[in-house]
Amino acid sequence: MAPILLNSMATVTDLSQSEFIIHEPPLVTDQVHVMNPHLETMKEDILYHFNLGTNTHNLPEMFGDIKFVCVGGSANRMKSFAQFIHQELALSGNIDDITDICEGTDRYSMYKVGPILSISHGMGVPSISIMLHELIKLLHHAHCHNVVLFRIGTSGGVGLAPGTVVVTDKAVDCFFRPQFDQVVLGKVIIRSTELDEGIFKELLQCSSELDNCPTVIGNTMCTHDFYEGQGRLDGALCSFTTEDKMEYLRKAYNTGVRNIEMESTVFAALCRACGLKAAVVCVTLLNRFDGDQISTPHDVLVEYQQRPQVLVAHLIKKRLGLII
Ligand SMILES: O=P(O)(O)O[C@@H]1C[C@H](O)[C@@H](CO)O1
Ligand SMILES: O=c1cc[nH]c(=O)[nH]1
Repeated sequence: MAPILLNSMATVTDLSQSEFIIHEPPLVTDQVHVMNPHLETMKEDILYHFNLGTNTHNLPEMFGDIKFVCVGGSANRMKSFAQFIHQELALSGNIDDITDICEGTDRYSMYKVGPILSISHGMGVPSISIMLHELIKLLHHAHCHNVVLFRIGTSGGVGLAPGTVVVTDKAVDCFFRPQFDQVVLGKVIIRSTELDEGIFKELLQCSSELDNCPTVIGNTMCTHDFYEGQGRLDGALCSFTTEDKMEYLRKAYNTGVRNIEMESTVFAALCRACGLKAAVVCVTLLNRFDGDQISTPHDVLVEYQQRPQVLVAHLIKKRLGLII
């Protein structure tokens, strides 16, 4: 069967027409596009994994001023980022008073600092995907506009010195395709993972204004596993040789891949499909051509993890007019 195009006007019944559906996003506007007609018919929307809801919380009052959302795997990192950005923006109040908005659940942590939301997403595509569905609905219910999302994460480098920050040009799957395949009702919806060129160029400019923040633009490969899926030789299972691994990494490098992580494709695809501008900024913890184990001392890893935070904070401060 031929693929069909699914755009913002399509209804779910269109899925019966094809095995493969290529998703066409709405034009990027200042609005958050939730492309789900069922939402309008619901009396209440419970954002279960955030422990928030439209009838229990005044979402426009709580979140209506949000302009930047920063997400990353670890709850501690996202709390540290909230405290860091609070200091960077020189806001009043004590950083110890920044509390977890999602404290009623331990699925995700969420902190709000001025117009910035900092949220953890756990590891891997399913975890970040659930968080993003609820986040995008939250932004919609709160009537937010002109919001930019950043993933600030860690990754394995491909041919880069450890500690290099990679700002993603295209998020690619393990076949090096710039797409995210979502299975819906037993059929595959293919969504583009292209990111906003303006933001990644702005991030590169910001990096040139910072010390100790080596940054490159490159493709980021998203896998569904840290071990076999990323061609590691040190998992509990391994069915390939060192040469097989090196050949795959060389192939990845030659297609433009500079780092490997586990969330970028669905992050890019969902943001794009909902008309949201987004960027992926991940530091490399090791060079995968040199090994698989992450043996760098803890204090060095902590400093590496701060680099994407410093870079994104710099862009936010510039956009808020706090630095020229
Ligand atoms: O945001 P983080 O640092 O969690 O991203 C990467 C990808 C996986 O979630 C995890 C694997 O260690 O790190
Ligand atoms: O090698 C790495 C390091 C961090 N995160 C990954 O997904 N892979």
